[in-house]
Amino acid sequence: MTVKVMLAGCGNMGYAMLSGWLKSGKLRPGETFVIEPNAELRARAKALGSEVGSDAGEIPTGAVVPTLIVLAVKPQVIRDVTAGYQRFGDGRTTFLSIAAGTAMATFEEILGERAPIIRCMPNTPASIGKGMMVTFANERVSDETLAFVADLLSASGEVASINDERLMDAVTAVSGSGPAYIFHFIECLTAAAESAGLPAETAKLLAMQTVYGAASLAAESGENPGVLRQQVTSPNGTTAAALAVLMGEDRLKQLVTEAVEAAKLRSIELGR
Ligand SMILES: NC(=O)C1=CN([C@@H]2O[C@H](COP(=O)(O)OP(=O)(O)OC[C@H]3O[C@@H](n4cnc5c(N)ncnc54)[C@H](O)[C@@H]3O)[C@@H](O)[C@H]2O)C=CC1
Ligand SMILES: O=C(O)[C@@H]1CCC=N1
Repeated sequence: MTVKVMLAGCGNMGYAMLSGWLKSGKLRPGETFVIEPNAELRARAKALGSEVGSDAGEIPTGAVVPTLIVLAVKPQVIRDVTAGYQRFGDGRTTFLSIAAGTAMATFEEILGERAPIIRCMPNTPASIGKGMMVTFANERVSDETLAFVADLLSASGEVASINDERLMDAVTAVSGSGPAYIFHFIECLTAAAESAGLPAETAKLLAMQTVYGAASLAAESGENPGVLRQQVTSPNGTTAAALAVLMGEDRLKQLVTEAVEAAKLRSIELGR
C-alpha cells in the first residue's frame, strides 16, 4: 500500500475534503488512510474506499511514509493529536492543519524544525467542490509539495494563499465560518417569506434559489455586487423599500462587521 495522504479526523470538514479528493480521482482509494476514533465515521470513510484505523497506533508500520498528513481535529485536541505523529517530522512528510486558530509555531514546536507544515482554512462547500481553501505554508514546504497540495485542494473548490499568517484569523472569520452566515440568512429569508404569507415549502424554495441565483450571478458575471444590486432596484420600487431597512444607518453592514470581528477574536483566542 502506498499511502499518499493520511487524514486524522474524518468529521464534518475532514470527510468533506476526503470525498472531494476521492470522487475527483485526485487520489485513488488505496492512497488514503483515515484515522478516526468514531466507528460510524470510520465506516463512512471506508465506504469511499479509504483504508481506516481508529488511532495513530494503527498506522501500518514499515515503508509507509505519507506525502501528506492532514490534521482535521478540533483545536481543543490538536496539540495532543499532532504529538502522536511526531515520528513523521523528519522532513519527508508535509503536515496540513485545518484547525481554526492553532498557530504555525505550535506545530513547529511539536513536530520539530524539519517538518514542512501548511495551515489551511477550508469551508464546508468543499464537500460539493465549491469550497474556499486558503493556505499559509512555512518555509520548509517545497514548491513541488505546494503544487501537489494546491492541486489536491483544487478538487474541493477555489484555492488561495497568504504569506502573512496573522491574516488567517480574518480568513477564518470570513470564508471558514462564512457559510454559516449565509445558511442563517437563508433561514431568516425563509421565516420572513412565511411571515409574508407564503406556504413553508414555497418559502424555502424561494429563499434558497434566490441566494443560489444571486451568488451564481455575482460569481459568473464578474460584475461588481453593488452594480448588480442597483440593477434590481427600481427608483421608488419594492427593493428600495427593503434596502432602506437593511442599509439605513449601515445596519446590515454594521451587523456583519461585528459578526466577522467576533469570529476573528475567537480564532485568536483558540490559538492561545
Ligand atoms: N466545520 C467547518 O466548517 C470547518 C472546520 N474547520 C476546522 O476543522 C477541524 C475539524 O472540525 P469539524 O470537522 O467541524 O469537527 P468534527 O468534530 O466534525 O470532526 C473532528 C473529528 O476528529 C475526530 N477525532 C477526535 N480525536 C481524534 C484523534 N485522536 N485522531 C483522529 N481523529 C480524532 C472526531 O471523532 C471527529 O470526527 C477543526 O479544527 C475546525 O476548526 C475549518 C474550517 C471549516
Ligand atoms: O466554528 C469553527 O470554529 C470552525 C472554524 C471555521 C468554521 N468552523
